[in-house]
Amino acid sequence: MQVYLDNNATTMVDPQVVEAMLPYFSEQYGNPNSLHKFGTSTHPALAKAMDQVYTALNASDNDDIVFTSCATESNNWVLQSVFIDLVLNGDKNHMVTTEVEHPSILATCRFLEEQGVKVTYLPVNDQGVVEAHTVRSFITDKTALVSVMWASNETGMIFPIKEIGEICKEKGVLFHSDGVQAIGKIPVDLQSLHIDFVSMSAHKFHGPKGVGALYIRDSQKLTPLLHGGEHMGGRRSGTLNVPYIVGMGKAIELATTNIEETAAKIRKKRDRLEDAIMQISDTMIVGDRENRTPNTILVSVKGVEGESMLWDLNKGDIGASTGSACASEELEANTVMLAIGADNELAHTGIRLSLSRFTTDAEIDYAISHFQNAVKRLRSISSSYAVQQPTKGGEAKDC
Ligand SMILES: Cc1ncc(COP(=O)(O)O)c(CN[C@@H](CS)C(=O)O)c1O
Repeated sequence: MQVYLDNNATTMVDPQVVEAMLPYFSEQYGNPNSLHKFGTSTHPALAKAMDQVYTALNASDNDDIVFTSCATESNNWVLQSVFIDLVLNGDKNHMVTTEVEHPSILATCRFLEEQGVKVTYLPVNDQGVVEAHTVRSFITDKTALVSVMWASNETGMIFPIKEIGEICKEKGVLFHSDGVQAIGKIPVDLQSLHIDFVSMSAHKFHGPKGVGALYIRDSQKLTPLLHGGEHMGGRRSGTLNVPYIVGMGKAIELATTNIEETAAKIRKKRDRLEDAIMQISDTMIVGDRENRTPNTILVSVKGVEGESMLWDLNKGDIGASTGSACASEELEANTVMLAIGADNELAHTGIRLSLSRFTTDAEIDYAISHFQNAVKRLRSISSSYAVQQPTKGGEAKDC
């Protein structure tokens, strides 16, 4: 049995999404900017995809949705262009973000610091989330942007976006959220809160890799990151990737239709896996379930290196990760676990398990059994985990 539990890294493209995309590879393959029928015949599909994204996010007609190549591009666009608009060509010089953002935010912030921007990296609490009052205390009259992720890719923990939006509105500061791990997993209603920019990525909700979008409230000014061609109303140049945009529209429609019902089904499977893991001694789950995306578990297994566990799971045809895939090559400690105060040893034991709507009960049963046995195997050879001494009854406790 093969069990894929790394859906926060990327998801399988829903077969219905593949079916929707196919005609735009070799039948209706024209360039949408071409004036002939080969090009204009793609327009209805593009309009439908745009409508599907607006509807899924409850965006207003006054807002803009701009398709990009991925969320990394969307994140770079917001941070670099706010720098151009409000720092280089304005009187601001400060940005606020958190210590646990995705590398596409953190690396861009470090780039902007090299250009002279002051960046505040807010700490997170023991649940791995930043508290809204902390954001308030670091905003000054020089703050150009607040950027806080909607949900953590590592823990699934959901950040107080509504409260932070109200603070940014009160302070007159632009607010961006990296919505990648929220959109398609939990309800997102953009008209119910104050937020200026939201990044998203199709391959997190069963769409294709290589297409994302940026939501821009009230057509807010934002200097383009990519120039030349005036596509997307001059917001982002580059020939539109018609099949992928069609795929993103279909994927977000599928992911957000009856989202509460879907989330409840995923959560039930996730909680069953999590309950079984918590029966194992010396395990720790990061973040309370009630404020977490329904599909994610970040678990620390004392005495078991994360990479060793991944290797053992992989031998059993189970795909998981120690944290974000983009950091998977490094044998670094899990940054979020370090941020919540775990010591370095514990932070090397993190395992991220992330389910999807395609995860079955049989797969969860298999994963539970393999995970329990893997811990026994790995702890028995662990130099840092003393073998449990036999209890009075003579039987060693389950590890
Ligand atoms: C919160 C967040 N923000 C941005 C990205 C990047 O999305 P792209 O469309 O691939 O550029 C990701 C992708 N996180 C994957 C790969 S690093 C993970 O394993 O956690 C993300 O989780």
